[in-house]
Amino acid sequence: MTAAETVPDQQALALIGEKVRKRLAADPGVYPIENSHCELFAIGNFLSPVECTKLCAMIDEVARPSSLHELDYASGFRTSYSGDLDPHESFVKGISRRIDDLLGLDSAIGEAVQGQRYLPGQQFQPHNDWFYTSEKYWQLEKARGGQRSWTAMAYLNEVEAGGGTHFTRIGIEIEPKPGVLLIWNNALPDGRPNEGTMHAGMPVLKGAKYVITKWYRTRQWR
Ligand SMILES: O=C(O)CCC(=O)C(=O)O
Ligand SMILES: [Fe+2]
Repeated sequence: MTAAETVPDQQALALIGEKVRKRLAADPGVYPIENSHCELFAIGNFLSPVECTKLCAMIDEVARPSSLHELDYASGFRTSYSGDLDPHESFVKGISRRIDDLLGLDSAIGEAVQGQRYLPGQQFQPHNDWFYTSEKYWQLEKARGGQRSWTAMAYLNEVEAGGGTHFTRIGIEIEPKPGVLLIWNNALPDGRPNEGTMHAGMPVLKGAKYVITKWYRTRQWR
């Protein structure tokens, strides 16, 4: 942290925010979801139906109970099953690179693409994707690439009922549509963490819900 920074990685978050903002503004395929809380965008048909089906099958292979730093599966906070997709597998690598390219970010700051599956009753309660820098786990994450900047999340299947992504501060719920990629900046333009990004994976009521998520840091992720 430099003297000018009030929060860890603030300057880096502001720079990454600006870089991605410019890139997205120049891309006619990117649809801004207008709101007064955070930078949120959607891209339709980012993944083809064949790609979605293949990713769902891969998730079934790696999915195990999701864990979080402070609140684990047993607490009911994040009851979905999740797992990292093999970053060395060529198909996964291709999807991952397409997300990097869309955002214009260096693949080195991106985490491994994570797959997630929710069955009826499973959910991810309201949370922010950024790390709480006052928590003990931050010391580890700080050395592993620092604060999270942007999130990219794609829906992979049609959910029979439930499973929307609810941005609780904005007051909108995005309905899962296969192939749609959502992206948002977890920071404010000045680089402070944005509370307005609070979101939840609503309980699936019927069927299953599959998503992939890629989080970007501020420095090389390891
Ligand atoms: O499943 C969703 O709609 C949200 C997932 C999410 O918030 C996350 O993976 O960080
Ligand atoms: Fe999230």
